[in-house]
Amino acid sequence: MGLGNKLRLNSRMLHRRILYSSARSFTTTEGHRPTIVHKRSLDILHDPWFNKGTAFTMTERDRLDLRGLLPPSVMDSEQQIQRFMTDLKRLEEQARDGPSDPNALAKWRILNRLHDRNETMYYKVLIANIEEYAPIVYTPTVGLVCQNYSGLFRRPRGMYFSSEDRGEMMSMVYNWPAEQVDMIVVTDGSRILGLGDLGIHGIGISVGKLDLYVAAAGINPQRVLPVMIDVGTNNEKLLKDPLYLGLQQHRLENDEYIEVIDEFMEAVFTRWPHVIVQFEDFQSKWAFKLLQRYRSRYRMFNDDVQGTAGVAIAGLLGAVRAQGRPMLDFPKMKIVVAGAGSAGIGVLNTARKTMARMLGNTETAFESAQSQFWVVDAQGLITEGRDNIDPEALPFARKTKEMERQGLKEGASLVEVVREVKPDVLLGLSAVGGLFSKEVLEAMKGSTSTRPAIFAMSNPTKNAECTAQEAFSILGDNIIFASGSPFKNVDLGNGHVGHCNQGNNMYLFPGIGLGVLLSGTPIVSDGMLQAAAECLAAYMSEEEVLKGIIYPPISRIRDITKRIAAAVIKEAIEEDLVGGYREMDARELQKLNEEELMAYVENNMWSPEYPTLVYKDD
Ligand SMILES: NC(=O)C1=CN([C@@H]2O[C@H](COP(=O)(O)OP(=O)(O)OC[C@H]3O[C@@H](n4cnc5c(N)ncnc54)[C@H](O)[C@@H]3O)[C@@H](O)[C@H]2O)C=CC1
Ligand SMILES: CC(=O)C(=O)O
Ligand SMILES: [Mg+2]
Repeated sequence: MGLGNKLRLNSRMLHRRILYSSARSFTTTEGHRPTIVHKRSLDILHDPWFNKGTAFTMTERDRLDLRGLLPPSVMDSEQQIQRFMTDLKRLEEQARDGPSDPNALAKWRILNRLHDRNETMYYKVLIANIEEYAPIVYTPTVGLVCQNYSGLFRRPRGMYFSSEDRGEMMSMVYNWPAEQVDMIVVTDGSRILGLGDLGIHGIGISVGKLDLYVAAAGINPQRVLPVMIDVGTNNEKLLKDPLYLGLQQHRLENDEYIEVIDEFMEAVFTRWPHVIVQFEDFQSKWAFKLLQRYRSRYRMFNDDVQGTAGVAIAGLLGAVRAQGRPMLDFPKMKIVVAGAGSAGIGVLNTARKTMARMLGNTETAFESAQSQFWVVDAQGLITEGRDNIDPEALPFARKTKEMERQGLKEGASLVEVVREVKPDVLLGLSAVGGLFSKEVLEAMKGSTSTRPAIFAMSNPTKNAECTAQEAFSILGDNIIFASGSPFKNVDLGNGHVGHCNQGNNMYLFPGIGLGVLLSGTPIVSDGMLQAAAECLAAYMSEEEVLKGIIYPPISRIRDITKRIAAAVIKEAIEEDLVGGYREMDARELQKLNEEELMAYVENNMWSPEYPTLVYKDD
């Protein structure tokens, strides 16, 4: 086509567009005649001409299949602009105020915009630069994102089920455009990282975790679904904020709460019977109950309770090996745990089980294992002398008499416990930044271990029990250090470097999810979680652990995830729970040898490559 023709065509198109847009503005300013649209659901939200975002009224949301695709609160356009402007003005403050990378939030915005525009390119960038960008799309920056979510919210991602949707969930789940969903990460926003109740803003954590599912486990991004269940919030600041996007009511409690979660589970498993649901960042009081309620009925697991436990066990076994001792010496380790919530108790239960198994799995083995732990929570050392002890913590409450002999009593402080116990390991899952104070770390100098270990596992960075710099500068380089959010290695001078490990459940949950998906198991068993943890523990070479490197660098996350998935499938085969996946039926799967199994996993991992597209009329 000649240049003249092209220009004429372009000017005709422009003319048509002007006509069309003036027709639109005429109808909208008139206010009575509706604008006819030929699209619904996400298509309308992604169309800048028709999208109103949070301003869609509830009747419009129902008419246009939008229910659940937006946060439940309806805003008028004034409020929308106010929210946008507040956020825009805050950018400068955040740039000074953010986590260790002052530009973290700006980087998140740029990545998020790319995510909205072009998923293939987004995941290509993320996978190729995972070390640099995991701290942006995941902890610590995702914490900051959740804290500012109402301001950052542009385009919805995922689904919102709220207590206002009771009775509607079974139908609204069909508003999600994907025919198949493999992985859901759901939160109720009640305990986001160590940041507490963030209400609807918690959806950011579901999005961040699923980013890792795609990047690390190769789950197809068209088959993931981030979910926020909005049952209200007890965060007073959000309850008073006129720009908050969630329900402005206190959290539902008791049966009312369970009924909402039940309805959600029934709805998603009815539409996608093979989906896997990862529960994320539910406050402890619900985390355990919901896990018990659903784990034998649905393909689900709780990442904070079960994923964290596996990662901690792998790290603890690494810490034993780092002393030049065999893993079987694990039951001799004295471990002080600060924090008895969903994560702390999850770790304690699994660590006790692992020790007991190593000791022969008898009743005495269990008792002996139990005596290796001292648990300190917000009220201090937990002993049997405590009133109203949390039933989950009860098995770890120390005997009063025994503690007296050790010079400790109910409620003893962390520093007192560390001084008296002289533990091999000090592990924090307390969400209290700086809990491992100078005094506590000084007390760790008395550890009877040849190489004490400090696990400051709380997230995000500002909630870490101590920084790497603090641990190494007080205790020297002969320690093992791991933290939930990443720290840079510490230069200790004289060529000595303190190695920082990232002890985060991101090393396990993607592999667990992928293994469960590809095995077709109907449940996630303890054996599968154990197999995943053992696989992670065995991943590091002797040479690496002796250097204090107990977790792989995140650049190897796709490889470790593949191996963990294979270990989970193997365990599913052993437990006779495989159901197969797509054209691989259960019998075929059972016949695969080690190498074939690994190839099967690898071949089913999605990679970000552009497919060839062909247009076909309906
Ligand atoms: N690194 C990782 O992979 C993971 C880290 N976490 C982190 O663990 C932290 C806790 O999570 P949850 O157990 O679900 O929270 P939670 O709120 O249920 O539990 C916190 C526990 O810490 C205790 N605590 C509070 N103040 C304390 C103090 N001064 N001294 C000792 N204990 C104290 C509380 O009594 C409670 O037992 C969060 O920061 C979260 O980000 C959670 C899951 C995975
Ligand atoms: C890592 C994680 O799951 C948490 O901090 O809650
Ligand atoms: Mg979590």
